[in-house]
Amino acid sequence: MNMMTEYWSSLASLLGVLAFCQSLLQLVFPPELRFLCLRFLNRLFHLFSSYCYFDITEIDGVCTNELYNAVQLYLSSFVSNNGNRLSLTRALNSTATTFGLSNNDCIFDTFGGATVLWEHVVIQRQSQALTWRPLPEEKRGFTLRIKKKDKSLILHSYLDYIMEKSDEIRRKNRDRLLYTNTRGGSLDSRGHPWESVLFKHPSTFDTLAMHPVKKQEIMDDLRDFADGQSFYHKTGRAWKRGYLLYGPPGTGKSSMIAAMANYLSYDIYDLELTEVHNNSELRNLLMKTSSKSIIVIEDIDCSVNLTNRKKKKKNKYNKGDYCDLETSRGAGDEDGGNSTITLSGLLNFTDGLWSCCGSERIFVFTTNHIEELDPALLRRGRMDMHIYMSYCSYPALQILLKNYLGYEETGLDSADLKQLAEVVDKAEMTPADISEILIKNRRHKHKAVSELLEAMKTRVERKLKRGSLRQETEEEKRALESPEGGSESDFEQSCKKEEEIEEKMK
Ligand SMILES: Nc1ncnc2c1ncn2[C@@H]1O[C@H](COP(=O)(O)OP(=O)(O)OP(=O)(O)O)[C@@H](O)[C@H]1O
Ligand SMILES: [Mg+2]
Repeated sequence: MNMMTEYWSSLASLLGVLAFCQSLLQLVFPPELRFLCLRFLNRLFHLFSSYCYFDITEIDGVCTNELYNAVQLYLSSFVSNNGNRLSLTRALNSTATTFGLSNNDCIFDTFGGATVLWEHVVIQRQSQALTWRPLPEEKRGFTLRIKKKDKSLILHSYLDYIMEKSDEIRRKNRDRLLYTNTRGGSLDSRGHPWESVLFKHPSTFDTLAMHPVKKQEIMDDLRDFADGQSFYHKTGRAWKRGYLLYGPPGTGKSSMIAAMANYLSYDIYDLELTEVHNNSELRNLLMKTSSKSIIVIEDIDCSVNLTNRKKKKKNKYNKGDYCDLETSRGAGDEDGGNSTITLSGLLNFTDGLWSCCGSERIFVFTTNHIEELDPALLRRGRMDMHIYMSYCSYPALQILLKNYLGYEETGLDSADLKQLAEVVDKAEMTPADISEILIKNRRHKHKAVSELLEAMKTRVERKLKRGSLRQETEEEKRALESPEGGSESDFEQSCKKEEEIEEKMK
């Protein structure tokens, strides 16, 4: 029932009893006195009513009322299922449509066991006097009706809950942002050290090929983290979590980060360590990240010398020149000083006192070589979850076949399936390798599967050959080491042979 109608009809019935008196009042008393009488009757009505009412107007004086916007968004989350007549809106840069309660419509909600009623009240504004800020023609607001007995129990927590929920909806409706630290640590026109672009990565946990059990475990962990404010508070822990993604190139580490961001509706801060000059700059960058975000350092083993803090390190995946930078800036200053970035600076970044400023942040480091990382960086509490992104397994392959070719398990030839299941683990192909074959042949499903099988079998054969060759070499080596061993030149030859094959494999 319309709440305002209910309210006014009750008032009218009360007034009906006094109608005669009122007409007498009109005749006898001046308008001011009549107004006072009406106010008195209104108070009388509220005194005997079992409800209390709260008005949340769109504009509070001259300022926009944040609570009004929050209620509007909050109601939009469930109004689409219940309402018959709804208002629809879509914000700038948004890809989602928002449902809203139509003018003068009502909806019930429950919170903490209490039922409340919301009414969207829209009335025409009377002609405005000249103001410096013209107001909208319509006066909008929400009226919240709560039972008097529930008021003290739920009102504050309910409004806090609405603010929280609306923030979440706003973030979901808005497109994600991908931030990166500006080149050479310079600040942008607003003094920010981060530059941002719209983040529209299509990777989700549905498209990610990995074992479903492992995937579910990660999703649950992320959800627990996002919903864990009170838990972290209760246990005295900073509300942050670290994930280390490691594995060969092309196994989906970057895709996983995008899926995490899309799953939680978090922004991403992609930290390029080679552009950070010293520990205090690193700390400053951290301070300028917002909560509900994922801070990513990709290829952590290549970005900065973390295993041996004094020696310059080189490895075959080295993608940055940080070590040179560090040397030229006076490496060896283990404590960080002012002129370089160190492991302890990075540890403080993820785990020190400063890391708790701002909350609900996830740190993700990726590496191809976990064995090259300093154990201090890997310890639990810093990197809480170590996730191995493996070569494609059979359950992961099924996901790729479904996503790329539209194959459900039943749609594939059972003989092909059996063969795929047999060779997929031995082939050690990355999801990136497999998806390339599937994309290339996506119009010809059978060809895609047969080509994939062929590629896998070839890899297995090569691996077997390589394995047996290695075994031969080792045998020869052993023979060499034994007193009656073979000649040195034979051993050298087999080494060369092995190197040649490895070269071809690359
Ligand atoms: N597990 C996966 N599920 C779905 N697609 C994947 C997966 N792994 C890789 N891919 C595909 O391969 C491409 C490369 O993957 P991605 O960049 O995530 O790999 P990576 O592990 O980050 O590699 P690198 O170590 O070289 O950074 C992606 O575009 C994605 O389409
Ligand atoms: Mg990557």
